Amino acid sequence: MKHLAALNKYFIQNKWRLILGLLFTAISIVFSVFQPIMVRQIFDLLSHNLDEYRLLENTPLSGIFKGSFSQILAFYGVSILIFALLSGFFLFLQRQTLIVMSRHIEYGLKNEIYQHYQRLDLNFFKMHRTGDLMSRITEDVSRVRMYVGPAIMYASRTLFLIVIIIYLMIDVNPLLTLYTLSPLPFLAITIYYVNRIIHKKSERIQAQLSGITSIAQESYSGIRVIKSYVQEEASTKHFEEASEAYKQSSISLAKTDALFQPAMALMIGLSVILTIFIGGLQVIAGNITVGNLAEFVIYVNMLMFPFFSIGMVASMIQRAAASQQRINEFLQIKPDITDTAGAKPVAINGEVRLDAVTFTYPHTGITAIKDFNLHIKPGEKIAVIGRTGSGKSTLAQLLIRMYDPQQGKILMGGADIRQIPLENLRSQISYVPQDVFLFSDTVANNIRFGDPVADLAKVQQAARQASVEKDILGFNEGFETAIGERGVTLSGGQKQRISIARALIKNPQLLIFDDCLSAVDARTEKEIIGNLYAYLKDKTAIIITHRIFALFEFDKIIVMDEGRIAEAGTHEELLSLNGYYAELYARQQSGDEEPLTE
Ligand SMILES: Nc1ncnc2c1ncn2[C@@H]1O[C@H](COP(=O)(O)OP(=O)(O)OP(=O)(O)O)[C@@H](O)[C@H]1O
Repeated sequence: MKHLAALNKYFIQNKWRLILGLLFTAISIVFSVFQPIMVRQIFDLLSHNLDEYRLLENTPLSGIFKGSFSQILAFYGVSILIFALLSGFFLFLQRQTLIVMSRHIEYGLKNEIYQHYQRLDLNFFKMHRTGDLMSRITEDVSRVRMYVGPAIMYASRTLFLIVIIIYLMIDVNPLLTLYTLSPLPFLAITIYYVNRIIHKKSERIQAQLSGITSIAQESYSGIRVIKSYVQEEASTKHFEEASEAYKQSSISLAKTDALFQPAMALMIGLSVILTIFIGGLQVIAGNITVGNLAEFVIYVNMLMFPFFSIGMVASMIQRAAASQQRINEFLQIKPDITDTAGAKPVAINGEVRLDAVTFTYPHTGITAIKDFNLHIKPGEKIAVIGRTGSGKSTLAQLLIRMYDPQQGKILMGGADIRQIPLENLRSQISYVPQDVFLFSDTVANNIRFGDPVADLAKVQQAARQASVEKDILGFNEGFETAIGERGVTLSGGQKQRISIARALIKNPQLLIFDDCLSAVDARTEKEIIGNLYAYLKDKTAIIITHRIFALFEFDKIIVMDEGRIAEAGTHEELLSLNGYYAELYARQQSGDEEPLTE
């Protein structure tokens, strides 16, 4: 329950809805209890006056008696109807306030979680599965909503009804009240347990359903592999097995559901029988009137749903508390990479300095960068090469402060990057990642991601500089072509170049390209580099690559090995060293690039 306290701030934000909702609930209930009271009065009126009526039968007075009786009955009928309408109206207002409040809280909570996800470090995303992140923002929030809306609505209704009705019942006859109410707690407990069973079964069905969906999804995506390996039958069998398990669970849930309603009816029936039996005896004994008995029967029926909802509300709250606990777990994680106190914006001029930087990935303990020193002057073009796993991408990640080094420091424009506000730092660096990601949007908007206010001319220019304009113009709708999820309609090289265009449109002083030309052919590569050369003229560029760009005049080439600089210098200097670089160059010249991807 303590986990749900995190939601109190939302209740405070929505206090007027909550207060009004509770008020409407109370008013609606007050109107609803007039019905049994009036029924009692009708019954008593009839039973008291029926003997007199029989005496007057066949006399001229009988007509007058009948007429006034009918008028009284009509009056009660209309009154009951009016009270029912009033009660219904306030019930409507109750839902309009409490359920609307729950939707506002759901909206607020979803946004809070989403914003928090946005602030968290890469590490967090590496350590948690996407499915888990998704389910906390969707399913868990839905369960929490059941607490802040329906559970509060039912609980308040139940509380008001039980208090008012039990008060009225005790006022008539305490003993009969005790007998009548005795089966109801069992009803509440039964509902609680049955609800839990139903919930567990539904959860299993839900999990099986998502299993079936992913089997189907995977087989559609991998249909070529399935067909070429003639595995259609095995794939169908796999699906059938999952479907069969789902069917069995669904049938089992249907059985429990089917038992639920009759069991409820039985409990209600028992209470009514008990009321009539004990109440009948009380009427004979002269302790209560026939009207009281009729009133009691209605009270018992009115109490059924509240008692039924006690069990329901209890399990709703239990589930919401478990979900909120899961949500709180994430909300309480603090990002490690944040703005430090006193951080001041700095104009990044392209100068980068790494001073004895050592970095170890926290959750794997792999030291990817070791005692690393480097000085890049404004406007320099640096190539970083090295074997897979030598730490090249990690170096790029450190520069944009996705991680902070454990030792040493990184300076830009003379300031330690930990002393620069994150937004200020990242907005002045363009980073093209190794694994391209394009959003499900148009080509133009994907490029515009680097500069949201850029006009079409600017977008076209960036595309031209990234040598992808011709490809884009070849699409049916040009720059307005929609890209599917993860850019499925584009080739790997096209995606890479759109991603480069996105970086260029930002027009920063410092650009980092992380092996982002791997999917283009040699001719396109040549063209891109030619275009980039002009674009990068006064800018600082760090190009991480597997290949040596003979065309590009790098100011410095850094060869990395196990997180350290193994060799550094210009193309000529490195060749004369006759080390790793020279060997790599020789291999590339002969067309054999294998050693690089060992
Ligand atoms: N997110 C991460 N968490 C933990 N360890 C990582 C992570 N990313 C990389 N590593 C490890 O750090 C080391 C350096 O990896 P990095 O990706 O920087 O190499 P790289 O030179 O860029 O390789 P490639 O050329 O294949 O991209 C490797 O041993 C790798 O396993």
